[in-house]
Amino acid sequence: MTDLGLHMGQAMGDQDLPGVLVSDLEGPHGICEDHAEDLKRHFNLITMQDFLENKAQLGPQIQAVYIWCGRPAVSQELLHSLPSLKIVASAGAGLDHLDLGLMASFGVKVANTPHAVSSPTADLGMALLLAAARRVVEGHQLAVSPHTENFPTDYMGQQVTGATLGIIGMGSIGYKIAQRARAFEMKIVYHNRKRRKLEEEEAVGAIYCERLDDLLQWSDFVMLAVSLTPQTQGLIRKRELRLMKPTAILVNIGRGLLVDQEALVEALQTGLIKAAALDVTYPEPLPRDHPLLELKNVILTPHIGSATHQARRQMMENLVESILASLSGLPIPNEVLLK
Ligand SMILES: O=CC(=O)O
Repeated sequence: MTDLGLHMGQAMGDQDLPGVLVSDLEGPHGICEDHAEDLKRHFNLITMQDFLENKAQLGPQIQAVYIWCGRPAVSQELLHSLPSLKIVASAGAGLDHLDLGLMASFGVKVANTPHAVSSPTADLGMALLLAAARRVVEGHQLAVSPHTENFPTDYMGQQVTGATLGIIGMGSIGYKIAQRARAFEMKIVYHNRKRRKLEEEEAVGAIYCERLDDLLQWSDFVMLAVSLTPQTQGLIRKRELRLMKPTAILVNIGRGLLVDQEALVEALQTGLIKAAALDVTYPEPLPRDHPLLELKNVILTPHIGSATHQARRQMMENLVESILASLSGLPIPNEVLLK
């Protein structure tokens, strides 16, 4: 935590601390419970429920919104009730839950925590890739089942070593995936809006694919690590799935809406592609009767890319630093530049 942060938190009484709106202090939609004490050293935390019960008094006290796991939502109506708001500080890398144009129109700054999430999310991407390739979940289910025949030959998987990995989205998460994949001796191709510097490509042995179609045709594994924007929504549809190899595995650690889920279900059911491993879907969680839940060639995790104790703590600390800097008129770490 910054010196600035410690100074402000220690020097003021609770009631004088800047008001920060959070969704809740506990429960599934709250902030991490063990972060509340740290946050309270710096801020007067106001929950959404308290705010809604007493908007007139609490609204003007709120100088920052602290978004954790996408909550609270920041609507135009909310912005109108927060006349002193300076910053919306959002945990995570993705910004698809925020209307950045709206924030800009209210003169509100935005910050996120891209650095804290990149390594754990890349780790999870590799975990999903390996698990799907080697059918780890099916293997676990077999190993704990009542069957005594434990070494069936029909649990063969895809070899990772030497296979071609296509990374879509070569930001900090995509690049960290490439670094990890290199240790598995994978051939790496990538597609990105902007080509990376030559030395960065060489450091991980990645080859730039200007055409997404080429990447899809060449890859044994396709990893989606791209942000969700109007341009990337539905990036993988029936046509793109058709271009993939029948042995290919799709891993999505970006956002569910990058993929046309109906087309994916059909591709998995008909053997157009081999398997999928998804940390993200739409909606989240999926309805309990969703066909993705029935398929053996699918591994699902509940959007846990950044869910390590270390990353979550770093995210919280980064948000505190950004909020304190904005309230002091200092340059804001991890500020998202609004157009
Ligand atoms: O989903 C997680 C993130 O946006 O970092």
